[in-house]
Amino acid sequence: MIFCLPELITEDEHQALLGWIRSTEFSHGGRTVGQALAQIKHNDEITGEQSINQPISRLVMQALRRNETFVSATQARTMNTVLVNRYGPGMFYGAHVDAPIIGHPNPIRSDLSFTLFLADPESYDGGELVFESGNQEMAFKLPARSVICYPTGQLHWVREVTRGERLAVVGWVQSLIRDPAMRELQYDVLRARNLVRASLGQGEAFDLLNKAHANLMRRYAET
Ligand SMILES: O=C(O)CCC(=O)C(=O)O
Ligand SMILES: [Fe+2]
Repeated sequence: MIFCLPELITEDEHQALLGWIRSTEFSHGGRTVGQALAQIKHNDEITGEQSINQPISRLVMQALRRNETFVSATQARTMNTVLVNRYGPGMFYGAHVDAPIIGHPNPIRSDLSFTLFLADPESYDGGELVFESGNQEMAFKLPARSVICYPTGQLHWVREVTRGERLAVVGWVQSLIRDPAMRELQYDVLRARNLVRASLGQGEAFDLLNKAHANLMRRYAET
């Protein structure tokens, strides 16, 4: 399941991120991946080695944690690393899947990946984040301040930027529920439970769905 979080961060938070990012040197993105991916990864990054990464990570993770859709759809257990990335004209990131284990000294299993778009989509051409879906491609270019979140095992790429500059924060989530299908099932049950509560109140139907959700979590969550 791929889902979007419109306007995840506020205007003020957006400005704070841009301020920190503008004051920081980027390095070549090929440094943070193995040799094979370095061949197809053409971007610039601010990585966890840089001290400014800490307030950036904190702001983004707090914003994700306060978003109800993110919390229920991901069942996030741990987040550890974010990267800021920048693609100018001629830059792109070819088709790949992200590493299964990410971050040190405290590695996590990457169950979900996210991109927080920071640049106005009108200000650059290209730069869509694209997914393979059956024999189709699904391309996303979200407004600034919005997030797309997707299962990390999904093949994806960033199309070449041909004008302007694409700026984003990317990161990874370890979920309490490893299996994407089970994660989606619990999210559906949780949404059904909440819809029932909104329309019928906390009666018998709510109690049953609440019990089903709790027992799905008990069965499938790994803490
Ligand atoms: O910038 C993006 O939207 C995704 C970048 C990416 O795929 C990665 O850093 O692994
Ligand atoms: Fe990626």
